[in-house]
Amino acid sequence: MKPHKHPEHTDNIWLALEIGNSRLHWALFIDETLYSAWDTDHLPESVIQHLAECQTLNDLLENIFPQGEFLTNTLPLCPLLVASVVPSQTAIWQIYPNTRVITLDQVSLKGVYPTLGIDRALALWGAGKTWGFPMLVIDAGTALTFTAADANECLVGGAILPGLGLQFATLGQQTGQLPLVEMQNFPSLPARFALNTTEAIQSGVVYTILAGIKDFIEAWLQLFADGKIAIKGGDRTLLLNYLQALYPEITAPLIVEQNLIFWGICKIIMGDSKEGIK
Ligand SMILES: Nc1ncnc2c1ncn2[C@@H]1O[C@H](COP(=O)(O)OP(=O)(O)OP(=O)(O)O)[C@@H](O)[C@H]1O
Ligand SMILES: CC(C)(CO)[C@@H](O)C(=O)NCCC(=O)O
Ligand SMILES: [K+]
Repeated sequence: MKPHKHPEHTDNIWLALEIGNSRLHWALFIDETLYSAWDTDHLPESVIQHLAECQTLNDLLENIFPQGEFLTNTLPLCPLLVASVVPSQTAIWQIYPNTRVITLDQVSLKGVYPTLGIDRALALWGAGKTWGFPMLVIDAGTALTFTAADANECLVGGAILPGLGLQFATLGQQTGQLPLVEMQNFPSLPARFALNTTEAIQSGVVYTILAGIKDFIEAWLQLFADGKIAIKGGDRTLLLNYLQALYPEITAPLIVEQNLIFWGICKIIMGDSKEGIK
């Protein structure tokens, strides 16, 4: 999705950028309404350097998305709210004059540790503030993470492991004779006991990730019988389809929402001051 429609009320327009390890995730908001969300590759530094010279939002979007469709009415430069887990990228984006970087101290989640990823904190905050706490967020991104908070909005903790794509890539890259298994949309679950190398890799990665997700969900519900669970990330649909086939009972209550981080940012900047972003 790209920002192609024409917002009428442009006073409180703002852009959110989540800098992930694999790609960039964008959202265009008007006040608290998410107008459009889309993903792009990471941008070359030369493109980002141009952003300092942009005079309008239209200029900005044309620089960022050379192939995109654009807003037709001319809009002023708006704030860019950045949440990043890639420090080298965070620095580059500050060249845009209206950048505000969201840091962990701005998330009211209690009990956090200093190196907790801002994406994990924001996704948990966005999910909990939208659907309620206790909340467990599963992020099926570059890394697969579990991040949870109790009814007092206090971090319970979580876990980090290589995501689906990273597991395939590591096996392909760090071994002498394993092929790189591409992340395709496997139409159905792989054979459990495989009789060729590619299927053996697919089986190993997929079934252990699914078993791991199931185990974390069960442990979470043991801890908080009323705990809620939300799932996001680039591999969410694939994993959900497999989970649905393998463990339908644990899949049913899952809240599927890709934009949790944007909701987290929105709650923070709208919640802090009644005046919103300005
Ligand atoms: N179009 C796509 N481009 C890149 N990765 C994709 C795409 N569609 C699905 N994926 C999958 O998404 C995963 C990465 O997820 P995501 O894009 O959420 O990660 P990310 O950019 O690191 O963001 P985050 O840091 O929030 O996890 C990869 O394992 C990949 O298989
Ligand atoms: C785990 C990732 C890579 C997930 O994007 C990110 O949240 C991160 O870099 N976290 C820092 C370590 C931590 O959250 O404990
Ligand atoms: K690193």
